[in-house]
Amino acid sequence: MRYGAINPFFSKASVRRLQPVIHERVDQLLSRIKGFKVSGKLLTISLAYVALSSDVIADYSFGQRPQRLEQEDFDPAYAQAMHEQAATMHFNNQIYWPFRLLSSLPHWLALAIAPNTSLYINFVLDCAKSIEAIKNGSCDLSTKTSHPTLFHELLEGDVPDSEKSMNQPVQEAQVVVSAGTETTAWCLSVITFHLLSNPTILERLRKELEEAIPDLNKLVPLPYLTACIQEGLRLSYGLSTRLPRVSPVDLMVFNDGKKDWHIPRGTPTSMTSYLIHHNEPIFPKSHEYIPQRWIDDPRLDKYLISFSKGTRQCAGINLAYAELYTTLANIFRRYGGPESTGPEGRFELIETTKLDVEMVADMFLPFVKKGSRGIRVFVK
Ligand code: HEM
Repeated sequence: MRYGAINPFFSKASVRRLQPVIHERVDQLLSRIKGFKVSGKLLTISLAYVALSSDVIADYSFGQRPQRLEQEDFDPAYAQAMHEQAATMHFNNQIYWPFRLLSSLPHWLALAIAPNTSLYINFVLDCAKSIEAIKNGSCDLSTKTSHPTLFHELLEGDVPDSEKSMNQPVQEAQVVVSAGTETTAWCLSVITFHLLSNPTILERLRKELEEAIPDLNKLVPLPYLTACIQEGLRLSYGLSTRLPRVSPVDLMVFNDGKKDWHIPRGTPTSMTSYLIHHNEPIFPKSHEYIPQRWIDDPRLDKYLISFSKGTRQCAGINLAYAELYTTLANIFRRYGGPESTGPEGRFELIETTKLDVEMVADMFLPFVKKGSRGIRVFVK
């Protein structure tokens, strides 16, 4: 992943410029939620969040409008593809060639060999098509979007020709689109579940939002909204896998409070967010959703590693925060929970329990119990 090339696109200034893309999608989500209220049908809000984040990233990346938010069922196959991809990651991280071979075979043959990865293969092929469309000019961005797109810039912008070869952009598209989808959507789902399960927390947040909105510029410094998001990031982990770092030149010295550990150069070292986020001395009652801890102790910030840290931290962190703030503020400004009704109604969790948000397996992304049907609500 060429961080140098993609970082400017995800800087705070770029994200601010592209904020209308997020607002447009969040408005779409709100209108879908209204539709569920009218129809009285069950809303799997976790799927709606995947549709939201994938529509945002497709627009950012290719200027495309896949409109998953518009689809009646929010395109569950796409969410499934993201899971299939995650489930291959432990293997693919070590040996990638079998998957590359699979995705180069005719679709029917790949399906016959590895039926469990069919949706993932479709996803990779779609990324290749989107890149090809930009390359051969059949994706005329000027008619589709009013803003620059990431892959238009990478392919047509000021990047050396050697960096524009077909394979790299396809892989990058795959990484950016999947990195930008499930992580954000999962964090929104975890926060929604906990807010609807903790009426006192929800009401405090709603009060803060009521006083702040309609001035959306006030969103970012809102302390309780920020605390709710930090606590949601902590319990959704980002990537649950170990993220290795290697110091190529210098010996690393780590002090655990008792002694110095000397880690020779070239040694991969890794840690998972799960272990840090459930370190009880740092986060007491670590399995509970307690936003207040972030207000009581701002030094906790340094232990929040959902986006990882340092020069290789998540490239899309600013976009992720923009989506989290905008979505949660807009939804919970309008809708209440079990003990209150907002101006547009309230959500009621249906057949959804803590087991639907608790990680039971590290499959690169945090996986919950098998058979979970997501976070489901009635809109009343
Ligand atoms: C709550 C939302 C998100 C979380 C928690 C998250 C977390 C992470 C983490 C932990 C990494 C790995 C960093 C490392 O190797 O140390 C990562 C990488 C990355 N993220 Fe995010 N991310 C989120 C949203 C996004 C969004 C919206 C985008 C938008 C495009 C994005 C794009 C990327 C990219 C491009 C990488 C680099 C992948 C690579 O190096 O192969 N992320 N993210």
